[in-house]
Amino acid sequence: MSTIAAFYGGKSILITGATGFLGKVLMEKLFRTSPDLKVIYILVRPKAGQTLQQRVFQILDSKLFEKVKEVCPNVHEKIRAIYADLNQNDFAISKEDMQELLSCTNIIFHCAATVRFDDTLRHAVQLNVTATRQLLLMASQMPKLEAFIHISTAYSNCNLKHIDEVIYPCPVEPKKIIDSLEWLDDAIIDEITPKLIRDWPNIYTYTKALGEMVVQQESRNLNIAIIRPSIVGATWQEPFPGWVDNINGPNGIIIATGKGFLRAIKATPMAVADVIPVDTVVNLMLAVGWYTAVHRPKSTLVYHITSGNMNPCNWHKMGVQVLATFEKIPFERPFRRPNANFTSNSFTSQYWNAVSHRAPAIIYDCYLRLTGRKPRMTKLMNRLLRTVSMLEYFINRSWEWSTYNTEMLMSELSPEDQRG
Ligand SMILES: CCCCCCCCCCCCCCCCCCCCCCCC(=O)SCCNC(=O)CCNC(=O)[C@H](O)C(C)(C)COP(=O)(O)OP(=O)(O)OC[C@H]1O[C@@H](n2cnc3c(N)ncnc32)[C@H](O)[C@@H]1OP(=O)(O)O
Ligand SMILES: NC(=O)C1=CN([C@@H]2O[C@H](COP(=O)(O)OP(=O)(O)OC[C@H]3O[C@@H](n4cnc5c(N)ncnc54)[C@H](OP(=O)(O)O)[C@@H]3O)[C@@H](O)[C@H]2O)C=CC1
Repeated sequence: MSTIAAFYGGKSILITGATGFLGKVLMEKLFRTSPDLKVIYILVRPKAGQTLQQRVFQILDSKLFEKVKEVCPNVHEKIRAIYADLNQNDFAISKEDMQELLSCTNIIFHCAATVRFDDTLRHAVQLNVTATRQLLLMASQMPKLEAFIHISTAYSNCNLKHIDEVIYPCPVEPKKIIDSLEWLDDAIIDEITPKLIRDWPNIYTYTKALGEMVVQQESRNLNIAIIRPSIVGATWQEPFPGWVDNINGPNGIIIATGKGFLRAIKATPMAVADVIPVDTVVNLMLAVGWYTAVHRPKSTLVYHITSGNMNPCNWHKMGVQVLATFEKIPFERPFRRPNANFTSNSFTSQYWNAVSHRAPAIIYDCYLRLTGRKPRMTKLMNRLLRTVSMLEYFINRSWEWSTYNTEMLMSELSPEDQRG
C-alpha cells in the first residue's frame, strides 16, 4: 500500500471548498485510496435551493465517485457535512460542530476561495483573506492538528516574471486592508481598488497574495504548507480521464470554441499554456499533507505545481488540439462550425469581435425575434467576450516558476507514490 495512502488511514480531515472543483477531486481520491480514514469534515453552505445533505448526496452520487462506492461502501458515514458560511466572521458554525472540529481534526486542506476575477474587493478579501485568517485561528486551537495545507495559486505573484517558492510581501499589510474595508463604503472601495491592486491584473490574484501573507503572519506554531497550482484543468488519469465540472479558465473558452461561439481570441500563440490536470494537483496536495505532518519542516514551505517546466505546451498547440478534437467529436447543434484563430493585436481582435462575434449574434437574435422566440445570443456573446477579456492577461504572457520544493518532495516519495 502507498505510504501516503496509509498515512491518511484513521485520520480526521477537514476540507474547505470540498464542493468545488479541486475539493471534490481531493475528497474522491482520499476515499478511494484511504477508505480506512476516520472522517472527512466538509464545510458546506446551502446553495441553489439545495440543503447540505442534498448537496453531499449529489456529489457522492456523481460519476466522479463511482469507484469510491466500490472501495468505500460506507462513504456516507465517513463524510460529515458541517454548515458553514465563510462570509461570516465565525463561519456561522454551531458550537457543537465547532467543538468537534477543534477536538478531532488532524489535517486541514483549505481550498475554499472565490476564484472570480471580477469579484468585489470586499467579498474577495472576506473569502480569500479574512476567512483564511479565521481558519488559522481555529487551527491554532486544534490539539491533534498535524498539518494545515493552504491552496493558493501560481498566479498570486503574476506581476513578477520569475516566481520562486517563497511568500512575497504585499505592498499593503492585509490587516490594514481588512480594517479599512470595515468602514469604507462600496463606492470608495471601487474607486481605490485599481490603485490598491497596482500591477496585479485582478482582485482574485491580489487577494490570493494577501491570503499567503496572512498564512505567514498568523501561522503561530502551526505546521503549514502552501500549494500554488497554475491553471487547473480536467483529470488526466484519475479516477478517469477528462472529468471537469466548471467553465472556469480554459474550460469555458474551449466549450465556446467547440460550440462555434468563439472564432478568435487575442493570445500569444507561443506563450506557455501552463495547464495542470486536477488529479496531478490533488496527488501533490496529499503528498504535501503527508510530508508536512511527518517531516515537520522548520518553516512554511511553498510548492509550485505547474507544467511549464516539466512538460511545456503553448496556446497554439493547445488550440490546434482543441480544434482537431472538435473535428472528431463535434458538439451537437453548434452555433457554427468550430474554427477559431489567435489574433495578435488589439485592433485585429476588436475587428474580429465586431465581425465574427457581435454581428452574427445580433443577426441571430433578429431571427429569434422574427420566429417569436426570446433573443439570447447577444447577451451570451457579451458575457463570453467579457470572460475572454479577463483571461487575456494570462494567455499573452509566460511565467517561470521554480519547483525546487516540489522536486525535493518527489524525491522523498516511494516509487509507488511517485507514480501517484
Ligand atoms: C490555432 C488555433 C487557435 C484556436 C483558439 C481557440 C481555442 C482555445 C483553446 C485554448 C485557449 C484557452 C484560453 C484559456 C485561458 C485560461 C487562462 C486562465 C488563467 C487563470 C489563472 C488563474 C487560475 C486560478 O488560480 S483560479 C481559477 C480561474 N478562475 C477563473 O477562471 C474564473 C474566471 N471566471 C470568472 O471570473 C467569471 O466567470 C467571469 C467574470 C469571467 C464571468 O462572470 P459572469 O458573471 O459573466 O459569468 P458567470 O456568472 O461565471 O456565468 C454566467 C453565465 O455565463 C456563462 N459563462 C461564464 N463564463 C463562461 C465562459 N468562459 N465560457 C462560456 N460561458 C461562460 C455561464 O455558463 C453562465 O451561464 P448561465 O446560464 O447564466 O448560468
Ligand atoms: N481552478 C483553478 O484553475 C485554480 C484554483 N486554484 C485554487 O484552488 C482552490 C479551489 O479552486 P476551485 O475548486 O477551482 O474553485 P471552485 O469555485 O470550484 O470552489 C470554491 C469552493 O469554495 C467554496 N466557497 C466559496 N465561497 C464560500 C462561502 N462563502 N462559504 C463556504 N464555502 C465557500 C465553494 O462552495 P460552494 O460550492 O458553496 O460555492 C467551493 O466549494 C481555490 O483556493 C483557488 O484559488 C488555484 C489555481 C488554479
